[in-house]
Amino acid sequence: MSASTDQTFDVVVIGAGAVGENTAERAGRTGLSVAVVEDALVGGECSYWACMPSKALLRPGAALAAARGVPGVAEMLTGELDPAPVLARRDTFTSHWHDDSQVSWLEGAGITLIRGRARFTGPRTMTVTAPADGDGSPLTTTVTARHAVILATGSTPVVPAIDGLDPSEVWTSREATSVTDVPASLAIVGGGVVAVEMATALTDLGTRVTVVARGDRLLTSSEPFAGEAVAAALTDLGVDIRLGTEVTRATATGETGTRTATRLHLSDGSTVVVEKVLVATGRRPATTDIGLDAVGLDPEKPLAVDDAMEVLVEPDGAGTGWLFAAGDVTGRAATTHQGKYEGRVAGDVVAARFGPEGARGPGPGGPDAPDARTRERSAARWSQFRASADHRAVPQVVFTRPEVSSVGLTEQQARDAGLAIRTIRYDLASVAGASLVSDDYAGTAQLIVTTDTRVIVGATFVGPDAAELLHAATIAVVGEVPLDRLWHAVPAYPTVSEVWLRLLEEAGL
Ligand SMILES: Cc1cc2nc3c(=O)[nH]c(=O)nc-3n(C[C@H](O)[C@H](O)[C@H](O)COP(=O)(O)OP(=O)(O)OC[C@H]3O[C@@H](n4cnc5c(N)ncnc54)[C@H](O)[C@@H]3O)c2cc1C
Ligand SMILES: NC(=O)c1ccc[n+]([C@@H]2O[C@H](COP(=O)([O-])OP(=O)(O)OC[C@H]3O[C@@H](n4cnc5c(N)ncnc54)[C@H](O)[C@@H]3O)[C@@H](O)[C@H]2O)c1
Repeated sequence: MSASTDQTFDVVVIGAGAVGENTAERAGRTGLSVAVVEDALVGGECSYWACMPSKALLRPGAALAAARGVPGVAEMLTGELDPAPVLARRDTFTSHWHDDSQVSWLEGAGITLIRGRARFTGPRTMTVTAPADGDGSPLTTTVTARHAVILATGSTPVVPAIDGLDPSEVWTSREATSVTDVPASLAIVGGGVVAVEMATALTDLGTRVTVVARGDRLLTSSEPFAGEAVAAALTDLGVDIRLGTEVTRATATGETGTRTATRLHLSDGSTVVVEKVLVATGRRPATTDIGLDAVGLDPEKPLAVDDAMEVLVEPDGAGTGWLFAAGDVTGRAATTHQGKYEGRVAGDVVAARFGPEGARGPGPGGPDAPDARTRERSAARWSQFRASADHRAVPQVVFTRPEVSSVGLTEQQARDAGLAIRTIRYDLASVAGASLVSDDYAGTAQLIVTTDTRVIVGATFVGPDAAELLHAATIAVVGEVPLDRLWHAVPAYPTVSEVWLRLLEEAGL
């Protein structure tokens, strides 16, 4: 469904990424009319240039490594990964960069899709500019929200200026995840999540990869042992990792065979010649170029939101009363799952606050429970109307080999927060279930436990399929489950999850 004339809806969501889609669906649950404005593909970054294609590129290498660790199977594996079917499978996960199925989903959910770029002209009102059909001028319409606007505009890559490097020539994660012509060599600038995942994926495809990271380790937001394990594994794969190093300038080297090449000059005096340069130096919330100044907000400053995901107006921090935000644009946590969680909260709050009196709305509660508006008005921390997990219970998985999964605080973050903690670690390879998975299984599990309340405030797992160990830890952190009670959650034998028993024994139980 698309709109071509000026229109008014109860709620307008700007951005139809994973977060905007979820938000819009929840906002409509008390009967409000909802439109979502999208400038590009419905489904956003995650579906086409981030989570899905990157994980599709990483999965074959992980499957191959897993099989290589099992005698009887390993002997059957005589070749290398074939890039063509890997890329073809990736293309199916991105629906060949077509959004028809996601548009159908929006239609099925009763949400109006307006194609074009939104820009505020005042509170609750925006222009939406769509590219012209044929050779006409762009089509601009006015879209107004009766009650609320929810920003879900995502984030954009930060590309630092490097002398001699044309920003239009470098790869960002978009070009890396949608690669068709696999480069012979690639330099990745940055040592964060995109850098390590793409270093793994491109190495699997046959590219010679150099990582140039200015930090003294990779994955600086994670526990040090995680970044060290990933660096060691990448080095074993043949990746050249330069830590504590920056690119000072770049020069073109002309042709190498049929392909152009760039020479990067590094701060340690060395140089590296590569076919492509991937800049993976972080992302910034997409707040510029949407007319925030027209509604009294500074587009250059991070949005301030409360736990109801309502945008606050600095300096006094009062709520706008009509503007909400969720996902990458908030700068709170840049992952799809956490953004969708924020979107569910924002959508539920909007549905409750602006829906008709007496509407039940989404959420638990029997037929006698108060209506959504009453429940939202008295909402406390950990209610469905407050994004409480954003503060100390955010999970993330880095899909490298080994995988890194974590939730909550790192040891350093817990100490900085003034918590009295102890750190408990266990070697995953010593768990019977892990040794069955693979002969060369290696990994580490770590819990951060408070010494007074004896609850888990942080957990990190490093190892094959560490992603699947994470949710148990997330439940323990969110539920603030004391160790003495966790003792009764008995892991099945022989699974990798038996590490939970070992960790609790290490904790003194
Ligand atoms: C390479 C890579 C891999 C990743 N892998 C994972 C992963 O495995 N797991 C995970 O959880 N997270 C992952 N992430 C993070 C994840 O992609 C983001 O957190 C997620 O996409 C954010 O969703 P969003 O809806 O907030 O923003 P987006 O997906 O960016 O969607 C925002 C949408 O808003 C639209 N828009 C913006 N401005 C306007 C406007 N003015 N008018 C109209 N439309 C507009 C954009 O076109 C876009 O479609 C990865 C990120 C990268 C870069
Ligand atoms: N599996 C996942 O959940 C997943 C995967 C990929 C990306 N993401 C999300 O996408 C976002 C972007 O990822 P990212 O890796 O680009 O960011 P990041 O913040 O994880 O890492 C950025 C890296 O770039 C370095 N850096 C920053 N500025 C630099 C500069 N001027 N010169 C050299 N190095 C510089 C930093 O030191 C850091 O190592 C992250 O927030 C991440 O959570 C998530």
